[in-house]
Amino acid sequence: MEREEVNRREMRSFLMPRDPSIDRRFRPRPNKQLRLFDEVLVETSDSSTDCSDTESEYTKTGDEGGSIDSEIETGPQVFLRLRPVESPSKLYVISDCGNVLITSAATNEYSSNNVNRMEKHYSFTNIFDSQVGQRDIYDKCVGPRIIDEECVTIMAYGTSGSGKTYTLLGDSVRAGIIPRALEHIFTLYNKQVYTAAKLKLINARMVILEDDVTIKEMQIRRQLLALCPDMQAQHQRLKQVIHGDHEFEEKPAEEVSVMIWVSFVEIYNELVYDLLTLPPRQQNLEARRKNLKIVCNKGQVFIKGLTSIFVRSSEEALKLLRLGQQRLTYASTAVNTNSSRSHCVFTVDVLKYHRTGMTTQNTYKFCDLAGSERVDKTGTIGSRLKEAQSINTSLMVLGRCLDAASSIKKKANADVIPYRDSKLTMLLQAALLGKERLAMIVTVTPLDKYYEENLNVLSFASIAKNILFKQQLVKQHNTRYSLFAEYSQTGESADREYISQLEAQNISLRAEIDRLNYDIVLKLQLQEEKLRKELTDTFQTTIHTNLKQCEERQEKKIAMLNREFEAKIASIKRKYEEQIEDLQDEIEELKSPNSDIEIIDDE
Ligand SMILES: Nc1ncnc2c1ncn2[C@@H]1O[C@H](COP(=O)(O)OP(=O)(O)OP(=O)(O)O)[C@@H](O)[C@H]1O
Repeated sequence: MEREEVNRREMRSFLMPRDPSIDRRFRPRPNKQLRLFDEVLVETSDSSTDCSDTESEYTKTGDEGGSIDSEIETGPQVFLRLRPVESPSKLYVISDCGNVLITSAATNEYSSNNVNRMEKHYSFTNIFDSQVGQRDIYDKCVGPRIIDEECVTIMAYGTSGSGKTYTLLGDSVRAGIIPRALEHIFTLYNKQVYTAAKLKLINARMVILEDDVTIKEMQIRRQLLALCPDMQAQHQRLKQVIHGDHEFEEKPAEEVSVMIWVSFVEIYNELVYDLLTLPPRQQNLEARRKNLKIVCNKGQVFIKGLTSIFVRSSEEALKLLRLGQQRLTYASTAVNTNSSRSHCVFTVDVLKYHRTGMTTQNTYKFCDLAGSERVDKTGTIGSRLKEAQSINTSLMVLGRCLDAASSIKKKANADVIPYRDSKLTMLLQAALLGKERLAMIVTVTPLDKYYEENLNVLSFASIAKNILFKQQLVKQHNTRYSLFAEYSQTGESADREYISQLEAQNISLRAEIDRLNYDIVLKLQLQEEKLRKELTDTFQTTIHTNLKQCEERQEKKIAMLNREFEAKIASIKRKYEEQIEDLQDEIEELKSPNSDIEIIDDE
């Protein structure tokens, strides 16, 4: 019976159209390894005829954890989420088996070419219809990765306004997958979370930090957290909702210390920006966004100079996420009033120090891709147009990378994955090369008017679904750090003692700084007083001297005026005395007899 079923499946149906986005030459063929095939048939039974004819249809769908084939298991998981809309279109139908989306547009109205009018079948790991809530999305897409402690890159991909940001972040009540993952991680490692930043990834290398660097890291963290919006009440509410939805389990206290770091970057117009930088110290200086470089060194990818912040609770991580979000580039487009105009990647690094001296690392990357969009529909002009073009270009490169990865196993001289062609693909290359798990959540708004755009998105997703990767890799560093080991081996009490030592040291350093500050202020005050006194004395002496000189000059002037006056009086006096004398002489003359007779002798 089973053999018959196999034969039926091997004869490929020509009634079922293939995805046109897949090159005929590299189109996936049914897997000849019947053992795998048999196993899947047991699972999928009759409904298998409904599903897509791509190779991925033979993988185990739905629940994780099956042990079919390690290669197939490490292929990307591609989930489809349909956004709730008032009147869903009839052009999109979910198959009976639940993981195939069937699209068809019989009329010209919604599709510009014949190929798009054909019925198409797109297969997914899972399809979430509009009724499925955030809890189930998390449980299917992310939860298992965190429980299994695997590195994973989770990408939200879809048209503008289809719910990518909603899926990743959620809102104040319906938490998205990032807040849930943070809560899950901190619950899982509750007993192992280490409270001091002793281990850090620097340029993709695990480094043990010196005490002074640890103190500096703790200061940066404090300063940045002080800038974050207060979220205590909101976080408590979210936490309640999340713990109500899931039963996260704690890992037993092992001989391991866990340090968690977060970073947040934005790729805007092909430039990489750090979203968790400290503002400049001088308040009047405007924070300038620095474009960071992505470096690839011996197969390790990292962003040079990216701020990574040590977090001790999910609330702190969430606060930093919100802070970064406030710095993201949003704009209003015709499709979404609050549309992300950039790709952003929020990374959570879980660094573990095992008492044996070995360190391991789990990285969870949450990637919110900017909406793929048709320039004419989103009303894009000017800078919006440039953004849209850059978004579309990077998404196209991502598509090319996925395509190359999907064909790489099938071609003898396999394509080189062109991940260097865009910043986004460079950053996500670990997932694109199969070194880390890749999960893609494709969001679609099931409306007639988005039919063609949705077909593009679905074709893109189907390429991703066809990738097969080598065995998954969890990064492990085998370096033994004797200092840390020695210190760690003494257990929790030693940790606490060390932390209190650091805190005491910190307090005494702060007291010393305060004392020095006080001394300086006091010295300055004394100097100022002395200077003031000196200045006052100098001014007083000068004023006094000036006054004296002035008085002397005045006195001299008065004396001179007096002398002039006296001389003048004396001359006037002399003049009048002379006049008086003359007059007296005249009077004397007049008084003498015959004085007025003048004898004139004619003879
Ligand atoms: N599954 C859903 N349930 C409820 N509301 C949703 C859902 N998906 C999206 N929305 C709502 O739709 C709106 C647009 O969603 P969102 O901002 O997440 O889109 P996007 O895909 O990130 O868009 P863009 O690429 O333009 O940034 C938001 O108001 C969001 O709350």
